[in-house]
Amino acid sequence: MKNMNFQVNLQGVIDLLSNHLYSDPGVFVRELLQNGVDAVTARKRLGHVFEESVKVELFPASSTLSFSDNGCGLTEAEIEQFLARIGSSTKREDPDAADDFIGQFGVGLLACFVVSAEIVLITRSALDGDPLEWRGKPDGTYTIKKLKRQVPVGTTVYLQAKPDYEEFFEYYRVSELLEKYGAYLPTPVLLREDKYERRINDAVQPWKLSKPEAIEYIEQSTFTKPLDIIPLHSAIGGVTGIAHVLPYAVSLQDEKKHRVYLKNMLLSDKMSNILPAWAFFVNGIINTENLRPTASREAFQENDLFFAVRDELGACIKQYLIELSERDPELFQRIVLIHRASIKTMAVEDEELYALFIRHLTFETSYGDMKMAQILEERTTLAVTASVDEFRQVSRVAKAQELMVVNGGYVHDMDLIRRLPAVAEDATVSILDSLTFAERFEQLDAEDKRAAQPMLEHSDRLLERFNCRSLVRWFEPADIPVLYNTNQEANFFRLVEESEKEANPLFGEVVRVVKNDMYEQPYARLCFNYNNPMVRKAAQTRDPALRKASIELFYTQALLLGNHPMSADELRMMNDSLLQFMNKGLDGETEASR
Ligand SMILES: Nc1ncnc2c1ncn2[C@@H]1O[C@H](COP(=O)(O)OP(=O)(O)OP(=O)(O)O)[C@@H](O)[C@H]1O
Repeated sequence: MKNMNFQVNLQGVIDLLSNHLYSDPGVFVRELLQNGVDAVTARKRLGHVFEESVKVELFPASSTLSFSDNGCGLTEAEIEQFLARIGSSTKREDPDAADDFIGQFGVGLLACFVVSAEIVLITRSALDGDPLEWRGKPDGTYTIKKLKRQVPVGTTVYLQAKPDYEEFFEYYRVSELLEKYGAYLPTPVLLREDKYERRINDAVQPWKLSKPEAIEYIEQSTFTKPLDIIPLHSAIGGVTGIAHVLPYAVSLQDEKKHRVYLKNMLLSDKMSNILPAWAFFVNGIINTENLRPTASREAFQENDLFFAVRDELGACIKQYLIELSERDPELFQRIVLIHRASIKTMAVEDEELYALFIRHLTFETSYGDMKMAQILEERTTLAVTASVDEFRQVSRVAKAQELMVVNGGYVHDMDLIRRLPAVAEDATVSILDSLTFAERFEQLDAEDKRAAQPMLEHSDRLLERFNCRSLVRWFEPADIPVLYNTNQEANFFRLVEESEKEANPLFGEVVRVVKNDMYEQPYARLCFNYNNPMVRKAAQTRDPALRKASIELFYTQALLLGNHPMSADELRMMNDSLLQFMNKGLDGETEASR
Protein backbone atom coordinates (compact mmCIF):
# COMPACT_ATOMS: atom_id res chain seq x y z
CA MET A 1 0.00 0.00 0.00
CA LYS A 2 1.28 3.43 -0.91
CA ASN A 3 0.23 6.53 1.01
CA MET A 4 -0.01 9.46 -1.37
CA ASN A 5 -0.95 13.11 -1.04
CA PHE A 6 -3.43 14.92 -3.23
CA GLN A 7 -1.67 17.16 -5.71
CA VAL A 8 -2.82 20.74 -5.69
CA ASN A 9 -2.89 22.96 -8.72
CA LEU A 10 -1.98 26.08 -6.80
CA GLN A 11 -2.88 28.55 -9.51
CA GLY A 12 -6.27 26.87 -9.95
CA VAL A 13 -7.00 27.04 -6.22
CA ILE A 14 -6.01 30.71 -6.00
CA ASP A 15 -8.14 31.48 -9.03
CA LEU A 16 -11.08 29.64 -7.48
CA LEU A 17 -10.78 31.38 -4.12
CA SER A 18 -10.12 34.86 -5.44
CA ASN A 19 -12.35 35.03 -8.49
CA HIS A 20 -15.21 32.69 -7.67
CA LEU A 21 -15.79 32.65 -3.93
CA TYR A 22 -17.02 36.22 -3.66
CA SER A 23 -19.85 37.82 -5.56
CA ASP A 24 -18.33 41.28 -5.94
CA PRO A 25 -14.74 42.51 -6.63
CA GLY A 26 -15.26 45.17 -3.94
CA VAL A 27 -14.96 42.58 -1.15
CA PHE A 28 -11.17 43.03 -1.08
CA VAL A 29 -11.87 46.24 0.88
CA ARG A 30 -13.83 44.23 3.43
CA GLU A 31 -11.11 41.59 3.73
CA LEU A 32 -8.34 44.17 4.21
CA LEU A 33 -10.41 46.13 6.73
CA GLN A 34 -11.06 42.96 8.62
CA ASN A 35 -7.40 41.94 8.67
CA GLY A 36 -6.47 45.40 9.93
CA VAL A 37 -9.04 45.33 12.73
CA ASP A 38 -8.13 41.76 13.69
CA ALA A 39 -4.43 42.73 13.82
CA VAL A 40 -5.29 45.63 16.15
CA THR A 41 -7.28 43.23 18.35
CA ALA A 42 -4.35 40.81 18.41
CA ARG A 43 -1.93 43.55 19.48
CA LYS A 44 -4.28 44.67 22.24
CA ARG A 45 -4.37 41.10 23.47
CA LEU A 46 -0.58 41.35 23.87
CA GLY A 47 -1.19 44.12 26.38
CA HIS A 48 0.20 46.91 24.17
CA VAL A 49 -1.20 50.38 24.65
CA PHE A 50 -1.39 52.37 21.39
CA GLU A 51 -3.73 54.60 19.44
CA GLU A 52 -5.33 52.06 17.16
CA SER A 53 -6.22 52.92 13.57
CA VAL A 54 -6.61 51.60 10.04
CA LYS A 55 -5.53 54.06 7.34
CA VAL A 56 -6.34 53.79 3.67
CA GLU A 57 -4.46 56.00 1.23
CA LEU A 58 -5.11 56.47 -2.47
CA PHE A 59 -2.51 57.30 -5.13
CA PRO A 60 -4.64 58.07 -8.18
CA ALA A 61 -1.73 58.75 -10.55
CA SER A 62 -0.67 55.10 -10.36
CA SER A 63 -4.08 53.52 -9.51
CA THR A 64 -2.54 52.27 -6.31
CA LEU A 65 -3.82 52.12 -2.77
CA SER A 66 -2.44 51.18 0.61
CA PHE A 67 -4.13 49.74 3.69
CA SER A 68 -2.16 50.29 6.91
CA ASP A 69 -2.88 49.17 10.43
CA ASN A 70 -0.86 49.53 13.61
CA GLY A 71 -1.79 46.04 14.75
CA CYS A 72 0.34 43.06 15.69
CA GLY A 73 2.26 42.76 12.40
CA LEU A 74 3.93 39.51 11.33
CA THR A 75 7.25 37.84 12.03
CA GLU A 76 9.01 35.98 9.23
CA ALA A 77 7.91 32.66 10.70
CA GLU A 78 4.29 33.86 10.86
CA ILE A 79 4.44 35.00 7.24
CA GLU A 80 5.62 31.55 6.19
CA GLN A 81 3.06 29.79 8.31
CA PHE A 82 -0.07 31.89 7.90
CA LEU A 83 0.19 34.45 5.15
CA ALA A 84 1.86 32.21 2.64
CA ARG A 85 -0.16 29.14 3.46
CA ILE A 86 -3.63 29.15 2.02
CA GLY A 87 -6.25 28.06 4.51
CA SER A 88 -4.04 28.79 7.54
CA SER A 89 -5.11 31.43 9.96
CA THR A 90 -3.59 32.70 13.20
CA LYS A 91 -7.15 33.37 14.21
CA ARG A 92 -7.99 29.69 14.61
CA GLU A 93 -4.79 28.73 16.40
CA ASP A 94 -5.84 29.84 19.85
CA PRO A 95 -9.42 28.74 20.55
CA ASP A 96 -9.67 31.31 23.34
CA ALA A 97 -8.86 34.14 21.01
CA ALA A 98 -10.84 32.90 18.01
CA ASP A 99 -13.99 34.59 19.23
CA ASP A 100 -12.35 38.01 19.17
CA PHE A 101 -11.44 37.91 15.48
CA ILE A 102 -13.59 38.46 12.45
CA GLY A 103 -11.52 36.29 10.10
CA GLN A 104 -11.06 32.57 10.53
CA PHE A 105 -10.66 30.79 7.21
CA GLY A 106 -7.26 32.00 6.04
CA VAL A 107 -8.37 32.80 2.50
CA GLY A 108 -9.53 36.44 2.75
CA LEU A 109 -6.35 38.02 1.45
CA LEU A 110 -6.77 36.19 -1.85
CA ALA A 111 -9.73 38.46 -2.64
CA CYS A 112 -7.07 41.10 -3.48
CA PHE A 113 -6.03 39.13 -6.56
CA VAL A 114 -9.36 39.96 -8.19
CA VAL A 115 -8.34 43.61 -8.51
CA SER A 116 -4.54 43.51 -8.28
CA ALA A 117 -1.92 41.32 -9.99
CA GLU A 118 0.33 41.42 -6.96
CA ILE A 119 0.04 41.87 -3.20
CA VAL A 120 2.86 43.77 -1.55
CA LEU A 121 2.82 43.64 2.23
CA ILE A 122 5.22 45.52 4.49
CA THR A 123 5.10 44.50 8.12
CA ARG A 124 6.85 44.79 11.44
CA SER A 125 5.83 42.48 14.21
CA ALA A 126 4.85 43.82 17.59
CA LEU A 127 6.94 40.96 18.96
CA ASP A 128 10.01 42.65 17.44
CA GLY A 129 12.22 41.65 14.59
CA ASP A 130 13.11 43.29 11.30
CA PRO A 131 10.71 45.00 8.99
CA LEU A 132 9.80 42.62 6.19
CA GLU A 133 8.46 42.89 2.68
CA TRP A 134 6.35 40.06 1.27
CA ARG A 135 5.29 39.99 -2.39
CA GLY A 136 2.73 37.42 -3.49
CA LYS A 137 1.47 36.56 -6.98
CA PRO A 138 -1.67 34.72 -8.10
CA ASP A 139 0.45 31.92 -9.63
CA GLY A 140 1.33 30.95 -6.05
CA THR A 141 4.89 32.35 -5.98
CA TYR A 142 6.12 34.82 -3.37
CA THR A 143 9.27 36.52 -2.09
CA ILE A 144 10.25 37.75 1.38
CA LYS A 145 12.98 40.28 2.05
CA LYS A 146 14.21 42.18 5.06
CA LEU A 147 13.95 45.93 4.78
CA LYS A 148 16.74 48.26 5.80
CA ARG A 149 14.55 51.26 6.51
CA GLN A 150 12.61 51.59 9.75
CA VAL A 151 8.84 51.12 9.71
CA PRO A 152 6.38 51.37 12.60
CA VAL A 153 4.80 48.27 14.16
CA GLY A 154 1.92 47.07 12.03
CA THR A 155 1.20 46.14 8.44
CA THR A 156 0.69 47.97 5.16
CA VAL A 157 -0.73 46.24 2.09
CA TYR A 158 -0.20 47.82 -1.34
CA LEU A 159 -2.34 46.97 -4.34
CA GLN A 160 -2.26 48.27 -7.89
CA ALA A 161 -5.29 48.10 -10.17
CA LYS A 162 -5.41 45.44 -12.88
CA PRO A 163 -6.75 46.75 -16.21
CA ASP A 164 -10.54 47.27 -15.97
CA TYR A 165 -10.47 47.44 -12.15
CA GLU A 166 -9.26 51.05 -11.85
CA GLU A 167 -12.64 52.20 -10.51
CA PHE A 168 -12.05 50.19 -7.32
CA PHE A 169 -9.09 52.46 -6.60
CA GLU A 170 -10.97 55.73 -7.04
CA TYR A 171 -11.96 57.87 -4.11
CA TYR A 172 -15.73 57.67 -4.40
CA ARG A 173 -15.69 53.90 -4.81
CA VAL A 174 -13.25 53.11 -2.01
CA SER A 175 -15.04 55.54 0.26
CA GLU A 176 -18.40 53.89 -0.51
CA LEU A 177 -17.01 50.39 0.16
CA LEU A 178 -15.31 51.44 3.39
CA GLU A 179 -18.54 53.01 4.61
CA LYS A 180 -20.60 50.01 3.58
CA TYR A 181 -18.47 47.49 5.44
CA GLY A 182 -16.75 49.54 8.08
CA ALA A 183 -19.11 52.31 9.17
CA TYR A 184 -19.55 50.73 12.61
CA LEU A 185 -16.14 49.21 13.29
CA PRO A 186 -14.80 50.37 16.66
CA THR A 187 -11.26 50.96 15.33
CA PRO A 188 -11.02 54.40 13.63
CA VAL A 189 -10.82 54.00 9.84
CA LEU A 190 -9.30 56.94 7.94
CA LEU A 191 -9.31 57.55 4.19
CA ARG A 192 -6.70 59.82 2.64
CA GLU A 193 -6.02 61.19 -0.81
CA ASP A 194 -3.29 63.86 -1.12
CA LYS A 195 -3.70 66.13 1.85
CA TYR A 196 -7.34 65.41 2.41
CA GLU A 197 -8.14 62.91 5.15
CA ARG A 198 -11.46 61.97 6.68
CA ARG A 199 -12.71 59.48 9.21
CA ILE A 200 -15.11 56.92 7.79
CA ASN A 201 -16.64 55.58 10.97
CA ASP A 202 -17.55 58.16 13.55
CA ALA A 203 -21.27 57.31 13.66
CA VAL A 204 -22.81 55.52 16.62
CA GLN A 205 -23.79 51.93 15.85
CA PRO A 206 -27.54 51.81 15.13
CA TRP A 207 -28.04 49.07 17.70
CA LYS A 208 -26.66 51.37 20.38
CA LEU A 209 -28.98 54.30 19.61
CA SER A 210 -31.82 55.39 21.88
CA LYS A 211 -35.30 54.90 20.44
CA PRO A 212 -35.78 58.50 19.18
CA GLU A 213 -32.27 58.46 17.68
CA ALA A 214 -32.96 55.13 16.00
CA ILE A 215 -36.21 56.45 14.52
CA GLU A 216 -34.34 59.46 13.13
CA TYR A 217 -31.56 57.24 11.79
CA ILE A 218 -34.02 54.97 9.96
CA GLU A 219 -35.94 57.95 8.62
CA GLN A 220 -32.75 59.45 7.23
CA SER A 221 -31.46 56.26 5.69
CA THR A 222 -34.73 54.89 4.26
CA PHE A 223 -36.76 58.10 3.81
CA THR A 224 -39.66 56.59 5.74
CA LYS A 225 -40.47 57.09 9.37
CA PRO A 226 -40.89 53.73 11.12
CA LEU A 227 -43.91 53.16 13.36
CA ASP A 228 -41.66 52.06 16.19
CA ILE A 229 -38.35 50.48 17.13
CA ILE A 230 -38.14 47.04 18.68
CA PRO A 231 -34.93 46.23 20.60
CA LEU A 232 -33.50 42.80 19.73
CA HIS A 233 -31.28 40.67 21.95
CA SER A 234 -30.00 37.14 21.91
CA ALA A 235 -27.65 36.04 24.63
CA ILE A 236 -26.54 32.85 22.86
CA GLY A 237 -25.89 34.71 19.63
CA GLY A 238 -24.26 37.69 21.30
CA VAL A 239 -26.78 39.73 19.36
CA THR A 240 -27.90 43.28 19.87
CA GLY A 241 -30.04 44.94 17.26
CA ILE A 242 -33.10 46.88 16.37
CA ALA A 243 -36.10 46.03 14.25
CA HIS A 244 -38.09 48.92 12.87
CA VAL A 245 -41.79 48.49 12.27
CA LEU A 246 -42.57 49.37 8.66
CA PRO A 247 -45.18 52.08 8.19
CA TYR A 248 -46.68 50.39 5.12
CA ALA A 249 -48.12 46.94 4.42
CA VAL A 250 -45.76 44.39 2.90
CA SER A 251 -46.71 41.31 0.98
CA LEU A 252 -45.90 37.84 2.19
CA GLN A 253 -43.96 37.27 -1.01
CA ASP A 254 -41.71 40.32 -0.66
CA GLU A 255 -38.13 39.33 -0.06
CA LYS A 256 -37.00 40.44 3.37
CA LYS A 257 -33.81 42.44 3.62
CA HIS A 258 -32.36 42.55 7.10
CA ARG A 259 -28.98 44.23 7.59
CA VAL A 260 -26.60 42.04 9.51
CA TYR A 261 -23.19 42.79 11.00
CA LEU A 262 -20.68 40.30 12.33
CA LYS A 263 -18.47 41.81 15.03
CA ASN A 264 -19.51 45.25 13.79
CA MET A 265 -18.59 44.56 10.15
CA LEU A 266 -21.31 44.34 7.52
CA LEU A 267 -22.01 40.76 6.49
CA SER A 268 -25.09 41.30 4.38
CA ASP A 269 -27.66 44.00 3.78
CA LYS A 270 -30.19 41.61 2.34
CA MET A 271 -30.37 38.66 4.67
CA SER A 272 -33.87 37.24 4.62
CA ASN A 273 -33.84 34.52 7.27
CA ILE A 274 -32.23 35.94 10.39
CA LEU A 275 -35.69 36.80 11.70
CA PRO A 276 -38.66 34.36 11.60
CA ALA A 277 -40.68 34.37 8.36
CA TRP A 278 -43.77 35.71 10.13
CA ALA A 279 -41.95 38.89 11.16
CA PHE A 280 -42.33 40.48 7.75
CA PHE A 281 -43.67 43.73 9.13
CA VAL A 282 -40.26 44.68 10.51
CA ASN A 283 -36.78 45.24 9.08
CA GLY A 284 -33.87 44.34 11.28
CA ILE A 285 -30.39 45.80 11.77
CA ILE A 286 -28.41 43.50 13.98
CA ASN A 287 -24.90 42.82 15.14
CA THR A 288 -23.78 39.40 16.29
CA GLU A 289 -20.61 38.32 18.00
CA ASN A 290 -21.15 34.58 17.94
CA LEU A 291 -22.72 33.42 14.69
CA ARG A 292 -20.35 31.86 12.18
CA PRO A 293 -20.11 33.22 8.64
CA THR A 294 -19.78 31.11 5.52
CA ALA A 295 -16.40 31.32 3.75
CA SER A 296 -17.67 33.91 1.29
CA ARG A 297 -18.71 35.93 4.35
CA GLU A 298 -22.01 36.87 2.79
CA ALA A 299 -24.27 34.68 4.95
CA PHE A 300 -24.21 32.75 8.22
CA GLN A 301 -23.74 29.03 8.55
CA GLU A 302 -27.24 27.74 9.16
CA ASN A 303 -26.48 25.52 12.14
CA ASP A 304 -28.42 24.86 15.37
CA LEU A 305 -27.08 28.07 16.90
CA PHE A 306 -28.38 30.09 13.97
CA PHE A 307 -31.91 28.74 14.37
CA ALA A 308 -31.84 29.14 18.15
CA VAL A 309 -30.79 32.77 17.71
CA ARG A 310 -33.60 33.33 15.23
CA ASP A 311 -36.09 31.96 17.77
CA GLU A 312 -34.74 34.29 20.45
CA LEU A 313 -35.05 37.30 18.15
CA GLY A 314 -38.62 36.23 17.26
CA ALA A 315 -39.39 36.05 20.98
CA CYS A 316 -38.20 39.68 21.37
CA ILE A 317 -40.68 40.83 18.73
CA LYS A 318 -43.49 38.86 20.37
CA GLN A 319 -42.70 40.25 23.80
CA TYR A 320 -42.66 43.77 22.41
CA LEU A 321 -46.13 43.32 20.90
CA ILE A 322 -47.53 41.92 24.13
CA GLU A 323 -46.17 44.85 26.11
CA LEU A 324 -47.20 47.41 23.50
CA SER A 325 -50.84 46.32 23.64
CA GLU A 326 -50.83 47.44 27.30
CA ARG A 327 -48.49 50.40 27.08
CA ASP A 328 -49.71 52.08 23.89
CA PRO A 329 -52.99 50.57 22.66
CA GLU A 330 -53.31 53.23 19.96
CA LEU A 331 -49.99 52.36 18.31
CA PHE A 332 -50.78 48.69 18.77
CA GLN A 333 -54.04 49.21 16.84
CA ARG A 334 -52.23 51.05 14.05
CA ILE A 335 -49.72 48.26 13.66
CA VAL A 336 -52.52 45.69 13.55
CA LEU A 337 -54.40 47.73 10.97
CA ILE A 338 -51.45 48.16 8.62
CA HIS A 339 -50.00 44.69 9.03
CA ARG A 340 -53.12 42.58 9.48
CA ALA A 341 -52.06 40.00 6.86
CA SER A 342 -48.73 39.49 8.58
CA ILE A 343 -50.32 39.40 12.00
CA LYS A 344 -52.90 36.84 10.92
CA THR A 345 -50.05 34.58 9.82
CA MET A 346 -48.37 35.06 13.19
CA ALA A 347 -51.55 34.43 15.12
CA VAL A 348 -52.20 31.17 13.28
CA GLU A 349 -48.77 29.87 14.21
CA ASP A 350 -48.63 30.89 17.83
CA GLU A 351 -51.16 30.50 20.64
CA GLU A 352 -49.92 33.39 22.71
CA LEU A 353 -50.08 35.77 19.78
CA TYR A 354 -53.47 34.39 18.81
CA ALA A 355 -54.87 35.31 22.20
CA LEU A 356 -53.26 38.74 21.96
CA PHE A 357 -54.46 39.60 18.49
CA ILE A 358 -57.68 37.82 17.71
CA ARG A 359 -60.01 40.47 19.14
CA HIS A 360 -58.23 43.20 17.18
CA LEU A 361 -58.35 41.49 13.81
CA THR A 362 -60.95 42.41 11.22
CA PHE A 363 -63.11 39.88 9.40
CA GLU A 364 -65.75 40.16 6.70
CA THR A 365 -69.19 39.36 8.08
CA SER A 366 -72.79 39.48 6.95
CA TYR A 367 -72.91 42.86 8.76
CA GLY A 368 -69.84 44.24 6.95
CA ASP A 369 -66.20 44.31 8.04
CA MET A 370 -65.91 44.02 11.81
CA LYS A 371 -63.27 43.52 14.46
CA MET A 372 -63.60 40.23 16.29
CA ALA A 373 -64.23 42.11 19.55
CA GLN A 374 -67.23 43.81 17.91
CA ILE A 375 -68.47 40.56 16.42
CA LEU A 376 -68.44 38.95 19.84
CA GLU A 377 -70.28 41.90 21.35
CA GLU A 378 -73.05 41.41 18.81
CA ARG A 379 -73.28 37.64 18.81
CA THR A 380 -71.57 34.71 20.42
CA THR A 381 -72.92 32.25 17.88
CA LEU A 382 -71.10 32.50 14.60
CA ALA A 383 -71.33 30.55 11.39
CA VAL A 384 -68.26 30.56 9.19
CA THR A 385 -68.20 29.79 5.47
CA ALA A 386 -65.44 27.71 3.96
CA SER A 387 -65.10 29.80 0.82
CA VAL A 388 -65.52 33.36 -0.38
CA ASP A 389 -68.08 32.17 -2.94
CA GLU A 390 -70.26 30.58 -0.29
CA PHE A 391 -70.05 33.73 1.78
CA ARG A 392 -71.22 35.81 -1.19
CA GLN A 393 -74.13 33.43 -1.76
CA VAL A 394 -75.50 33.68 1.74
CA SER A 395 -74.36 36.95 3.30
CA ARG A 396 -77.25 39.24 2.29
CA VAL A 397 -79.88 36.71 3.14
CA ALA A 398 -78.11 35.83 6.37
CA LYS A 399 -78.16 39.46 7.47
CA ALA A 400 -81.91 39.64 6.82
CA GLN A 401 -82.23 36.57 9.08
CA GLU A 402 -80.04 38.32 11.69
CA LEU A 403 -77.45 35.61 11.34
CA MET A 404 -73.79 36.41 11.97
CA VAL A 405 -71.96 34.74 9.12
CA VAL A 406 -68.20 35.26 8.90
CA ASN A 407 -66.26 34.82 5.70
CA GLY A 408 -63.68 32.11 6.33
CA GLY A 409 -62.62 31.99 2.70
CA TYR A 410 -59.52 34.21 2.92
CA VAL A 411 -56.10 32.81 3.88
CA HIS A 412 -55.98 31.90 7.59
CA ASP A 413 -59.44 33.32 8.43
CA MET A 414 -61.13 29.94 8.79
CA ASP A 415 -58.36 28.71 11.10
CA LEU A 416 -58.49 31.87 13.16
CA ILE A 417 -62.26 31.83 13.60
CA ARG A 418 -62.52 28.15 14.37
CA ARG A 419 -60.12 28.49 17.28
CA LEU A 420 -62.19 31.24 18.85
CA PRO A 421 -63.79 29.12 21.64
CA ALA A 422 -60.26 28.55 23.02
CA VAL A 423 -60.06 32.23 24.04
CA ALA A 424 -63.73 33.28 24.21
CA GLU A 425 -65.52 30.71 26.34
CA ASP A 426 -69.09 31.63 25.46
CA ALA A 427 -68.45 31.66 21.70
CA THR A 428 -69.74 28.86 19.52
CA VAL A 429 -68.59 28.52 15.96
CA SER A 430 -70.16 26.28 13.36
CA ILE A 431 -69.22 25.77 9.76
CA LEU A 432 -72.00 26.92 7.53
CA ASP A 433 -73.11 24.37 4.97
CA SER A 434 -74.43 26.56 2.22
CA LEU A 435 -76.27 23.61 0.67
CA THR A 436 -78.58 23.18 3.62
CA PHE A 437 -78.59 26.88 4.46
CA ALA A 438 -81.93 27.54 2.72
CA GLU A 439 -83.65 24.72 4.61
CA ARG A 440 -83.73 26.74 7.79
CA PHE A 441 -86.04 29.36 6.28
CA GLU A 442 -89.72 29.57 7.10
CA GLN A 443 -91.95 26.88 5.53
CA LEU A 444 -94.98 27.94 3.52
CA ASP A 445 -98.48 27.38 4.87
CA ALA A 446 -100.51 24.53 3.35
CA GLU A 447 -102.32 26.68 0.81
CA ASP A 448 -99.17 28.38 -0.55
CA LYS A 449 -97.42 25.04 -0.56
CA ARG A 450 -100.12 23.59 -2.80
CA ALA A 451 -99.93 26.63 -5.07
CA ALA A 452 -96.14 26.41 -5.42
CA GLN A 453 -96.01 22.62 -5.89
CA PRO A 454 -96.43 22.53 -9.72
CA MET A 455 -93.66 25.09 -10.16
CA LEU A 456 -91.31 23.09 -7.91
CA GLU A 457 -91.98 19.87 -9.81
CA HIS A 458 -91.51 21.66 -13.08
CA SER A 459 -88.28 23.21 -11.84
CA ASP A 460 -86.90 19.82 -10.68
CA ARG A 461 -87.60 18.35 -14.12
CA LEU A 462 -85.96 21.27 -15.93
CA LEU A 463 -82.88 21.52 -13.74
CA GLU A 464 -82.20 17.82 -13.22
CA ARG A 465 -79.63 17.96 -16.01
CA PHE A 466 -77.74 20.65 -14.11
CA ASN A 467 -77.82 18.64 -10.87
CA CYS A 468 -79.98 21.15 -9.14
CA ARG A 469 -82.97 20.50 -6.87
CA SER A 470 -85.57 23.10 -5.97
CA LEU A 471 -87.36 24.05 -2.80
CA VAL A 472 -89.56 26.95 -1.80
CA ARG A 473 -89.48 28.97 1.42
CA TRP A 474 -90.46 32.38 2.73
CA PHE A 475 -87.51 34.62 3.59
CA GLU A 476 -86.14 38.14 3.77
CA PRO A 477 -85.16 40.17 1.87
CA ALA A 478 -88.18 40.02 -0.44
CA ASP A 479 -86.26 41.45 -3.42
CA ILE A 480 -84.19 38.29 -3.75
CA PRO A 481 -86.35 35.89 -5.81
CA VAL A 482 -84.16 32.82 -5.61
CA LEU A 483 -81.10 31.66 -3.76
CA TYR A 484 -78.77 29.29 -5.54
CA ASN A 485 -76.54 27.35 -3.17
CA THR A 486 -73.81 25.00 -3.94
CA ASN A 487 -70.71 23.80 -2.17
CA GLN A 488 -67.38 22.53 -3.35
CA GLU A 489 -68.60 18.97 -3.75
CA ALA A 490 -71.54 19.99 -5.90
CA ASN A 491 -69.30 22.28 -7.91
CA PHE A 492 -66.90 19.44 -8.53
CA PHE A 493 -69.77 17.35 -9.77
CA ARG A 494 -70.84 20.08 -12.18
CA LEU A 495 -67.30 20.18 -13.51
CA VAL A 496 -67.19 16.43 -13.99
CA GLU A 497 -70.47 16.52 -15.88
CA GLU A 498 -69.18 19.27 -18.15
CA SER A 499 -65.98 17.43 -18.96
CA GLU A 500 -67.91 14.28 -19.67
CA LYS A 501 -69.86 16.12 -22.33
CA GLU A 502 -66.75 17.52 -23.97
CA ALA A 503 -64.33 14.66 -23.38
CA ASN A 504 -62.93 12.27 -25.91
CA PRO A 505 -63.97 8.63 -25.40
CA LEU A 506 -61.00 7.64 -23.32
CA PHE A 507 -61.20 10.61 -20.96
CA GLY A 508 -64.98 10.24 -20.90
CA GLU A 509 -64.50 6.77 -19.46
CA VAL A 510 -62.17 8.10 -16.74
CA VAL A 511 -64.70 10.77 -15.86
CA ARG A 512 -67.48 8.19 -15.62
CA VAL A 513 -65.43 6.08 -13.23
CA VAL A 514 -64.72 9.12 -11.03
CA LYS A 515 -68.36 10.06 -11.08
CA ASN A 516 -69.63 6.61 -10.22
CA ASP A 517 -67.16 6.40 -7.41
CA MET A 518 -68.84 9.29 -5.69
CA TYR A 519 -70.97 8.04 -2.90
CA GLU A 520 -73.92 10.23 -3.34
CA GLN A 521 -74.61 12.65 -6.13
CA PRO A 522 -74.39 16.11 -4.58
CA TYR A 523 -77.08 18.47 -5.81
CA ALA A 524 -77.02 22.22 -5.79
CA ARG A 525 -80.14 23.90 -4.36
CA LEU A 526 -82.38 26.51 -5.91
CA CYS A 527 -84.55 27.99 -3.22
CA PHE A 528 -87.50 30.09 -4.42
CA ASN A 529 -88.49 32.97 -2.16
CA TYR A 530 -92.30 33.03 -1.87
CA ASN A 531 -91.94 36.43 -0.28
CA ASN A 532 -91.01 37.76 -3.75
CA PRO A 533 -93.95 38.88 -5.93
CA MET A 534 -92.38 37.65 -9.18
CA VAL A 535 -91.95 34.17 -7.75
CA ARG A 536 -95.59 34.12 -6.66
CA LYS A 537 -96.67 35.22 -10.11
CA ALA A 538 -94.56 32.56 -11.77
CA ALA A 539 -96.02 29.92 -9.45
CA GLN A 540 -99.55 31.00 -10.19
CA THR A 541 -99.35 31.33 -13.97
CA ARG A 542 -101.36 28.82 -15.95
CA ASP A 543 -99.16 29.14 -19.05
CA PRO A 544 -96.61 26.24 -18.87
CA ALA A 545 -94.32 27.89 -21.47
CA LEU A 546 -94.14 31.08 -19.42
CA ARG A 547 -93.56 29.16 -16.22
CA LYS A 548 -90.74 27.23 -17.89
CA ALA A 549 -89.11 30.44 -19.13
CA SER A 550 -89.49 32.03 -15.66
CA ILE A 551 -87.83 29.08 -13.92
CA GLU A 552 -85.01 29.11 -16.43
CA LEU A 553 -84.47 32.84 -15.97
CA PHE A 554 -84.60 32.65 -12.18
CA TYR A 555 -82.04 29.87 -12.30
CA THR A 556 -79.62 31.54 -14.71
CA GLN A 557 -79.98 34.91 -13.01
CA ALA A 558 -79.06 33.28 -9.70
CA LEU A 559 -75.99 31.73 -11.32
CA LEU A 560 -74.94 35.11 -12.68
CA LEU A 561 -75.47 36.90 -9.39
CA GLY A 562 -73.47 34.29 -7.50
CA ASN A 563 -70.57 34.52 -10.00
CA HIS A 564 -70.96 30.87 -10.91
CA PRO A 565 -69.45 29.83 -14.23
CA MET A 566 -72.16 28.98 -16.79
CA SER A 567 -72.07 26.09 -19.21
CA ALA A 568 -72.90 26.55 -22.90
CA ASP A 569 -76.20 24.78 -22.27
CA GLU A 570 -77.12 27.15 -19.45
CA LEU A 571 -76.24 30.20 -21.52
CA ARG A 572 -78.38 28.97 -24.40
CA MET A 573 -81.22 28.39 -21.99
CA MET A 574 -80.93 31.92 -20.62
CA ASN A 575 -81.00 33.40 -24.14
CA ASP A 576 -84.00 31.33 -25.18
CA SER A 577 -86.03 32.28 -22.13
CA LEU A 578 -85.10 35.96 -22.43
CA LEU A 579 -86.11 35.99 -26.10
CA GLN A 580 -89.39 34.35 -25.19
CA PHE A 581 -90.17 37.12 -22.69
CA MET A 582 -89.13 39.79 -25.18
CA ASN A 583 -91.40 38.28 -27.80
CA LYS A 584 -94.21 38.10 -25.36
CA GLY A 585 -93.73 41.70 -24.30
CA LEU A 586 -93.40 43.03 -27.83
CA ASP A 587 -96.37 40.97 -29.06
CA GLY A 588 -98.42 42.40 -26.18
CA GLU A 589 -97.41 45.89 -27.21
CA THR A 590 -98.40 45.40 -30.87
CA GLU A 591 -101.72 43.92 -29.82
CA ALA A 592 -102.33 46.88 -27.48
CA SER A 593 -101.52 49.40 -30.22
CA ARG A 594 -103.89 47.78 -32.72
N1 LIG B 1 -2.92 43.19 8.47
C1 LIG B 1 -2.45 42.05 9.02
N2 LIG B 1 -1.76 42.08 10.16
C2 LIG B 1 -1.30 40.96 10.74
N3 LIG B 1 -1.52 39.73 10.23
C3 LIG B 1 -2.18 39.63 9.07
C4 LIG B 1 -2.71 40.78 8.40
N4 LIG B 1 -3.34 40.36 7.29
C5 LIG B 1 -3.24 39.03 7.27
N5 LIG B 1 -2.56 38.58 8.32
C6 LIG B 1 -2.23 37.17 8.66
O1 LIG B 1 -2.48 36.37 7.52
C7 LIG B 1 -3.41 35.32 7.81
C8 LIG B 1 -4.29 35.04 6.57
O2 LIG B 1 -5.10 36.17 6.30
P1 LIG B 1 -6.42 36.01 5.47
O3 LIG B 1 -7.05 37.34 5.32
O4 LIG B 1 -6.10 35.28 4.20
O5 LIG B 1 -7.32 35.06 6.37
P2 LIG B 1 -8.03 35.26 7.79
O6 LIG B 1 -8.25 36.71 8.04
O7 LIG B 1 -7.24 34.50 8.81
O8 LIG B 1 -9.42 34.51 7.58
P3 LIG B 1 -10.60 34.80 6.54
O9 LIG B 1 -10.35 33.95 5.34
O10 LIG B 1 -11.80 34.37 7.31
O11 LIG B 1 -10.53 36.26 6.23
C9 LIG B 1 -4.17 35.83 9.00
O12 LIG B 1 -4.69 34.77 9.79
C10 LIG B 1 -3.12 36.63 9.75
O13 LIG B 1 -2.31 35.79 10.52
